Amino acid sequence: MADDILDTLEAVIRDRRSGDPAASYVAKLTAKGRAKIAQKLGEEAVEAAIAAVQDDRAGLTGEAADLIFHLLVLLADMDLSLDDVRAELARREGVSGIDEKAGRAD
Ligand SMILES: N=c1c2ncn([C@@H]3O[C@H](COP(=O)(O)OP(=O)(O)OP(=O)(O)O)[C@@H](O)[C@H]3O)c2ncn1[C@@H]1O[C@H](COP(=O)(O)O)[C@@H](O)[C@H]1O
Repeated sequence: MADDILDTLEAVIRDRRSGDPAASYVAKLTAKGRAKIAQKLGEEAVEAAIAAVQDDRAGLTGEAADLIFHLLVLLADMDLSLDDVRAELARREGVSGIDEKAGRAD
């Protein structure tokens, strides 16, 4: 879906990974290595959690954007995509549906 912002951002991130670190944050972060990308993801997750606990809706919106952005950078570094995540979520939905039909609670 070309007009989905997440798909657009994912494509831009993949394009920038091998770019000039002086001109691109994605290229700069990627050059620092996977551990640094993962560290940034963890930091953004903590900041999002803090915003939520503080009932800061605007803050959480911004931190959620940072979190999703850094998750996309990490997924790209692992050669994974949003479609891989979508497939996993769809698989779980299917599994959940089977459980519901069997009368089991999640
Ligand atoms: N969506 C984002 C985005 N969200 C957050 N960030 C950056 O993430 C960083 C997080 O802030 P921090 O203060 O925690 O980190 P920092 O101090 O800059 O970096 P460190 O020294 O801590 O590693 C900031 O530099 C933000 O600019 C983003 N940087 C880029 N994008 C998009 O990614 C695409 C490619 O960007 P470039 O790679 O810069 O061309 C473009 O579409 C951009 O809009």
